[in-house]
Amino acid sequence: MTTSAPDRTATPDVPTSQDPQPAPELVVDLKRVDKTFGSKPILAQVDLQIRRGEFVALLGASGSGKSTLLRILADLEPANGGQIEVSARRSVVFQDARLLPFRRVAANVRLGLRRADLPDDDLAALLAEVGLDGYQRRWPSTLSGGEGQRVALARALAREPRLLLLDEPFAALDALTRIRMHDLVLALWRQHHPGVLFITHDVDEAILLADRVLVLADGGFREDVAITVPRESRRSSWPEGGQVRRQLLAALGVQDGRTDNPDIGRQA
Ligand SMILES: Nc1ncnc2c1ncn2[C@@H]1O[C@H](COP(=O)(O)OP(=O)(O)OP(=O)(O)O)[C@@H](O)[C@H]1O
Repeated sequence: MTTSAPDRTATPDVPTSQDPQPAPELVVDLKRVDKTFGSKPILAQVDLQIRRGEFVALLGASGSGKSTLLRILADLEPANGGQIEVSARRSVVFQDARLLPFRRVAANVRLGLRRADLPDDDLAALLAEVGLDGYQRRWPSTLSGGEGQRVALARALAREPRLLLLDEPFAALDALTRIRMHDLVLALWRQHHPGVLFITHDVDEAILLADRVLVLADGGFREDVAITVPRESRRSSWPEGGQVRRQLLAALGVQDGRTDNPDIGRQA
């Protein structure tokens, strides 16, 4: 008697990797959102959807409203109009780690949580995951800038967010530390799979990290570029890479590497 491999086509109720998967849930759904400060319009009729597991980078000149948009998503700032649906499970990391100086690392990671929500073993595993194995009892004043941002990432992830909001989290770090943090944020994203909105001034950082890059200008998205090239191919030049970069720089108002705005178009 001969045996043969099971014929998958004969069992259509068994899911295969070829079956279409339902789209992941929306963690951000903005429709026609307006924001003004006094009489100054910042956001005008903004629509934005982010799905769980999607990594979206947001570029824009200084003052274009990136942080304002993030603060609306974080419920730190009210909008003036429009429809806002955002996952309640969300965390924010800012440019500075914003750690409480009189609390040790463990307490900073647990901030706002009960101890039972993050038992000691899970806390230790999370710190190891961000590269801070054994840092539980360290004081914030003894941490380097990069270590402080690692604690901030651990604190954000301790809430098991479906949406992770990152407001220029690496802007204050030196170039080498930033490269390490890029690898870390991608590893954490792959492991925990939240939707991410990552604000940066740096076109190359956006291209390196994101599935989609948005450019905010004049109150709306001037560009929305999907980047489908695998991330491991993006560090060196790839066929359409130069074109994507030029397209984003043009949307930022930079032509031929020249700009009036010193904050944009920096190399990673
Ligand atoms: N609370 C506030 N009251 C008045 N104006 C504000 C307030 N917050 C922000 N603004 C203004 O809104 C505009 C957008 O600010 P926002 O911080 O969102 O810009 P940004 O794109 O994040 O800039 P940057 O890249 O420099 O951080 C700026 O002109 C800023 O001065």
